[in-house]
Amino acid sequence: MSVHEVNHPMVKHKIGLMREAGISTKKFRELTAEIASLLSYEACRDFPLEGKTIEGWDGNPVQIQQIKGKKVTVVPILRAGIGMLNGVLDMIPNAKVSVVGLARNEETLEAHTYYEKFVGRLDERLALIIDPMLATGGSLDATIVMLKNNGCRQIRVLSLVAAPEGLARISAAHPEVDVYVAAIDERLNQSGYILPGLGDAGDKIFGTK
Ligand SMILES: O=P(O)(O)OC[C@H]1O[C@H](OP(=O)(O)OP(=O)(O)O)[C@H](O)[C@@H]1O
Ligand SMILES: O=c1cc[nH]c(=O)[nH]1
Ligand SMILES: [Mg+2]
Repeated sequence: MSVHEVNHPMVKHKIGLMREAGISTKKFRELTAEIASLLSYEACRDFPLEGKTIEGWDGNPVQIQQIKGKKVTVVPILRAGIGMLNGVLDMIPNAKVSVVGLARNEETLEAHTYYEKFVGRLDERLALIIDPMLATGGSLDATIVMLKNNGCRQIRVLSLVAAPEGLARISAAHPEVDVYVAAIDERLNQSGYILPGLGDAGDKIFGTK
């Protein structure tokens, strides 16, 4: 696995704003979507281009470049991944969306799957899994396994904040998966929350606390 910590100043600035205690639901949501756009921009950096001739504004032919038939499915992990979805679709408007529902058991920290709906032809698509938080890595591990079991061979992950513990787990289990993050934080606390982290991203995006 390679981990790409995106060190662009805009990403660092925005993730810093998200750490503020008492941030509003509106602001947290906006920043989640904005960073998701910037992470997807990075994650698509190697997409192949092809040349095409079109008619330009003055009636003359002009050579342009366009992305060469890359099929993408974006895979939000419910709930919190939904907060990143519009930001990613702003960058990749033609992407199909597959959805997985997972909830972490607060005591065991194990991920429980309650929903999955994948688009067709996963073997031909690049999957971009989106979830703001990569903590123990249990939710992400389960999602990657589901995608692989459904034929997907190319998987990338976009997360706002990752813990070293979760990155190590994914690296060991899925060495071919690339992870793009806005920040790699220090560690997990005893309850499995990332420090310094963002707190409970799902609750902050949905306003449930
Ligand atoms: O790496 P892990 O230890 O699995 O933890 C990370 C997961 O926990 C959070 O979701 P949560 O289960 O709280 O669900 P929610 O999005 O519905 O709030 C988060 O959005 C990740 O999916
Ligand atoms: O820090 C964490 C860990 C898991 N889920 C969250 O929302 N935040
Ligand atoms: Mg949550």
